[in-house]
Amino acid sequence: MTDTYYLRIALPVPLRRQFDYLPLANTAASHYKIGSRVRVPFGRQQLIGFVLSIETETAVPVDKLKPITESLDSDTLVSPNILQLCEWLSTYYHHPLGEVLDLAIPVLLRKGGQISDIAEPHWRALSCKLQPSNVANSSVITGKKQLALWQLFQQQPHWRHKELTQQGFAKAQLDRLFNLGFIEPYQQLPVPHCDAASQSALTLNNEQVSAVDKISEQFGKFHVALLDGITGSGKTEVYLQLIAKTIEQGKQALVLVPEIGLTPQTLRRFQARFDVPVVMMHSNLNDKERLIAWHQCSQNQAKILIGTRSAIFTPLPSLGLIIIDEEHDGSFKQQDGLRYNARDFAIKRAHKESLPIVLGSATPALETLHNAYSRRYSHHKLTIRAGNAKPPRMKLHSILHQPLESGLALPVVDKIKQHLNAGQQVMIFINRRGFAPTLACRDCGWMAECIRCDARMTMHQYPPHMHCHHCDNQVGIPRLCPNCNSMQIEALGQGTERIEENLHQLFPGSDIKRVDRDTVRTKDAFDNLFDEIHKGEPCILVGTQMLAKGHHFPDVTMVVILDADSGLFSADFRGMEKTAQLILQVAGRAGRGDKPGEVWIQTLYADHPQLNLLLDGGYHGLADNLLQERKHIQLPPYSYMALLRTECSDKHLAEQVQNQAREFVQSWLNQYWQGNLLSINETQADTTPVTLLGPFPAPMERRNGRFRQQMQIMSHERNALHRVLEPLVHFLENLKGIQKIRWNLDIDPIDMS
Ligand SMILES: Nc1ncnc2c1ncn2[C@@H]1O[C@H](COP(=O)(O)OP(=O)(O)OP(=O)(O)O)[C@@H](O)[C@H]1O
Ligand SMILES: [Zn+2]
Repeated sequence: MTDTYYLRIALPVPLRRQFDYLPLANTAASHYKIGSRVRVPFGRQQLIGFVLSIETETAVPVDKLKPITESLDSDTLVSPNILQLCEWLSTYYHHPLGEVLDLAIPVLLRKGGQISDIAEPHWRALSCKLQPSNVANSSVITGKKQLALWQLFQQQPHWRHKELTQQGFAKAQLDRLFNLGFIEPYQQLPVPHCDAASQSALTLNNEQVSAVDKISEQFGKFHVALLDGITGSGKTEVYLQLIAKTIEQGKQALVLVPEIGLTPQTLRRFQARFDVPVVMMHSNLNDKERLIAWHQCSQNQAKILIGTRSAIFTPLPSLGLIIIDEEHDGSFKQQDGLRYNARDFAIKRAHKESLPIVLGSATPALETLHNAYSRRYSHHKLTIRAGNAKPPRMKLHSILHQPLESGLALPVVDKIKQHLNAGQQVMIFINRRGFAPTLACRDCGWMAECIRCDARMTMHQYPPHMHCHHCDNQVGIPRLCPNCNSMQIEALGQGTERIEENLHQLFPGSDIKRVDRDTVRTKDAFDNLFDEIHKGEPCILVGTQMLAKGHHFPDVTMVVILDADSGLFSADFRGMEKTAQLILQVAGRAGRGDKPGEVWIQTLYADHPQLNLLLDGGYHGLADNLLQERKHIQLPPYSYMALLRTECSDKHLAEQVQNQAREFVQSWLNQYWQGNLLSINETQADTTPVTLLGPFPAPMERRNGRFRQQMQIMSHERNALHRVLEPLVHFLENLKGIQKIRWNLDIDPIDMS
């Protein structure tokens, strides 16, 4: 084709539009594949973008068009499938497509790297030299080491360079065999590692059988299944057996887990079960490892991918099943940039690729339960614990007017002693790291506050410093009150460090392990600690939610929850839902082995109706109550919400932009809604389709030196909401002076702070 054509390109810039470029001189249009990368001049920079289409017309005056600088891929990099899903994300989250596509590929490719960059040096024996007659010729090889090396090649003609050096062979020895013409070097992309399966499937109980059977009937078509199983009910075993069926059909499976749910134990459990390559993708991988995993999935070499949030973008050409473990977990929602929810996106992907998706949880999100109740999702319940384990006994323990010893009620201390004496493990949960959440002056009432946030500084002792957990600001611990020079300054309240210190005094000689972000900084530290706990020696574990999620510690028989109250009166409408989920997840760590477990929840509000409902009626009892409440006040899942956030060091500006946004939405609604253009349902034509709440200061108004404002935009019709948001985003993007502030639009927000 010699006719003029243009390349329409998505660029990773915060502008919600595409850009037209000229191709390189003398290249045919067929040279450019949709979804391939090109490097282009953009202002004074060079950016990498994605070819979206080849156009014969452009709205840009031709003399203004620039040619691309280079074409980076000779073939499609982002498959049509993933490209369309990214387009959906871009529309649904009102986020620039170029930035979405950028997220969809590994960092190294984003920076312009090539798959071939991950090729590794290998050596192979030349076949003529392997002929039996020539093997005898190996007398030209001198030296023991040299001979040993050649013998390796006789056993197996291909070797990774790294494997050979790990076995103690030097580059010089390889070079010598090369010079003799026995071997030659070559580059090859790494193939995934795979051992033979060492564990067989467990015999399922009736509930598990029913879930596996019913869900596998849905293979090959779009279907959402909620696997609603209490903690320790064997949800993972159900996943494993569904995956086994998927693999039998020659398909791939994708398992998404929460940020801290991907432990080596999980990986080992999967690897031990299957004969096929299992790869992992999580934030601890370096860029190269990520690209390797991505490549192996895209080539259908890896059959099972276990990953955190962003693994949902991975190309899997024969994907047959998606599993979202702990689907209620907040870490599936990205909290900056493209604020997508990987669970919701996964459902979209399953729909597009016509395959079943399983959402598993002991405490499903209210949105998910609502969808199951209204039969959009199938609902599979596991109501008993697998194996011999029984659900733990749970008890609310009032600490109102009760003496506490180092933050623990006296009967709790006695109970802990009993469990330790019986050789068992005890877990104490407090969702606050550091020594104490407040440092205060007894004489004048001064409290240590962050200079950049509306928040108190947390006191830490290891090492000693004051730390703002919101902006990371750190300062020394004052010796005197900065306000009145009094020496009577005191740490108030408890964090994990202080509890740990107190426990040493209360239980001298006991093994006490603290588990929080300060003690477990590296993945290795985490792994070592888990191996320690799994030895089963009696100990007390004190920790934050790092301890809570999904772990299987069979020797923990008692769990104590210290600060359940902090979530009871949250300003966030999801506060109670999140509190209940956390309590049950933590409680679920007790009694998972053969010995029964008990859970003590210390509270000042032992007659709090919803806490009691949770204990008496279980998660579903409470969830039904919360759903009724949400229905009554028309909050999600009974309405759809977007949150417009603005922040600026100038308080007035953050507020002003919100007011302009509000005015814009109102006048837009007046103009279009009353003209009935938005009407989805005639009978609703005179009710406002979209309501605005705010702008208000955010619950923490000042954070990291910026004032924060927010406005809730809600509707009963998802479409109506999005039809308003689209012009709103356009309006904001073009608003004069908008560069002076930061703003974002959060669709289906889950963090309202
Ligand atoms: N059918 C079964 N028979 C015997 N043991 C089983 C069976 N299913 C699962 N188990 C065992 O029960 C324990 C708990 O199972 P699993 O970890 O799968 O539970 P879970 O529902 O995923 O728990 P959680 O939500 O608390 O993480 C594991 O040790 C597992 O091997
Ligand atoms: Zn701060």
